[in-house]
Amino acid sequence: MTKKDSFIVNRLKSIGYAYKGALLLLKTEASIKIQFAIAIILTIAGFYYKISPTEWLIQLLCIGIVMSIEGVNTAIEAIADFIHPEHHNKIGLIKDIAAGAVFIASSFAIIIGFIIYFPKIF
Ligand SMILES: Nc1ncnc2c1ncn2[C@@H]1O[C@H](COP(=O)(O)OP(=O)(O)OP(=O)(O)O)[C@@H](O)[C@H]1O
Repeated sequence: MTKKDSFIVNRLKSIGYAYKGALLLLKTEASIKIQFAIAIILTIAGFYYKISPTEWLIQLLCIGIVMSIEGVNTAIEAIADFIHPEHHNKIGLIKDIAAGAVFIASSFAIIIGFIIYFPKIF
C-alpha cells in the first residue's frame, strides 16, 4: 500500500468513526433526538411554505450548528463524568457553560425560525 493510499484509508476510517459517533448521539441522547425531530418538522415546513434558497441555507445552518454544539456539549459532559464522577462545583460550572453554549445557539435559531416563518404563517 502506498503512502497516499494509507492517508486516504486513514481519512475514510476517521469519517467512519465520526459517522458512528453521530449515530450514537442520535440513538442515545434525548436532546439530540428532540432536535432531530424539530429538524425534520422544519424541513417539512420549509417545503410546505416554499421558503427561499437563502432561507433554506440559513435554516440548514441553524440545524447544523445547534445539533453540532449539542454533540460537543454531550462530549464535554461525558469527559466531565469520566474524569470526576463525584459531585464537584467546578464540574457543575463546566457542564453549565457547555449547556449555555447550546442555549445560546438554540435561542438564536428560534429567533431565526420566527423571522422566516412568522410572515408566512400570519
Ligand atoms: N458532577 C457534578 N458536580 C456538580 N454539578 C453537577 C455534576 N453533574 C451535574 N451537575 C449539575 O447538573 C446539571 C445537569 O447535569 P447533567 O450531566 O445531568 O446534564 P444534562 O444536561 O441534564 O444531561 P443530558 O444531556 O444527559 O440531559 C449540570 O449543568 C450541573 O449544573
